Amino acid sequence: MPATDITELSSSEQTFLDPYLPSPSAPSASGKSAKLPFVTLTYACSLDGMIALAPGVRTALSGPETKSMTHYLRLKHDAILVGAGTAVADLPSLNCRYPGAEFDEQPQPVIVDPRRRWKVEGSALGRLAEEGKGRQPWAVSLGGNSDEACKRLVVEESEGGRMDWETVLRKLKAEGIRSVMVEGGATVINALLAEPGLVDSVIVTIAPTWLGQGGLAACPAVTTVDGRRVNAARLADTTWRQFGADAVLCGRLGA
Ligand SMILES: NC(=O)C1=CN([C@@H]2O[C@H](COP(=O)(O)OP(=O)(O)OC[C@H]3O[C@@H](n4cnc5c(N)ncnc54)[C@H](O)[C@@H]3O)[C@@H](O)[C@H]2O)C=CC1
Ligand SMILES: Nc1nc(O)c(N)c(N[C@@H]2O[C@H](COP(=O)(O)O)[C@@H](O)[C@H]2O)n1
Repeated sequence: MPATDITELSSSEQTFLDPYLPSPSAPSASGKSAKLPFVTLTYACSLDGMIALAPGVRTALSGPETKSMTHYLRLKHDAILVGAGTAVADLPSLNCRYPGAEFDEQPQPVIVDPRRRWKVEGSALGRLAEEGKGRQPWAVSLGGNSDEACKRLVVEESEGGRMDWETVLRKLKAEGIRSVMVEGGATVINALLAEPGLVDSVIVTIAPTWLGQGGLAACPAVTTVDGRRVNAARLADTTWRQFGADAVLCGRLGA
């Protein structure tokens, strides 16, 4: 891989992150089936909880140190998953540019794209795969199309025309994916924050900036118990560390 602005993490930064990453010693979400991959939910947000200036606007929040952290995380997972909204808006690379990363260590890019909104043709993902700098992407869709230059994992439609997250993750595990780094966007993050049984770790970069009103928030849906509103999600087993100007919060979804 060519040189990039991504630098190696220090050993103490790695030690900080490693308990939240897939490994034989890292526990899975309690009661999780062996048919599911280890799932790390990770994203960058502002002090007002926004992940983008507006829907569909690619917004740099991570500083150089947390960007390097993202590539360390990519190195540690079998797959990176984003929603079609992110794939269309951000034109992402979704490869691992960590120093020394070999092709064999590249994560499998996965786009959750029920209605085939995103096209591999003309995408950065497709180009990088052709150049040997990343793997050929997969899409998870409600219907297949064998003519495309993109492998499609087909899942059944569930209520409201959506795909059930457990089904999507089981499908990936059946394809040999043992760990998935979920990077976004808002729709995907907000859905998975409400699925503590599926998510093993959460790693959030908090940038010292406010994006302002009209931004796109990482904010799960309202949750009620017995008709009364309760917190939508909470992290347990938390730990914090500064990476450059940003704070990084690691935890596990739970009580
Ligand atoms: N700051 C950060 O760390 C990140 C920011 N972003 C930002 O997020 C924004 C994109 O967010 P969104 O528009 O919410 O798009 P998204 O990336 O969450 O994708 C939403 C789309 O994915 C599909 N999808 C997701 N879950 C589904 C399900 N359960 N069943 C069926 N289809 C499903 C649907 O097509 C849906 O329209 C962009 O502005 C991007 O820049 C994206 C990733 C990380
Ligand atoms: N960690 C993080 N910090 C930010 O500030 C971001 N905007 C994102 N976005 C995610 O990273 C993807 C871009 O990846 P490439 O550099 O193109 O490989 C983007 O699509 C979001 O998933 N992440």
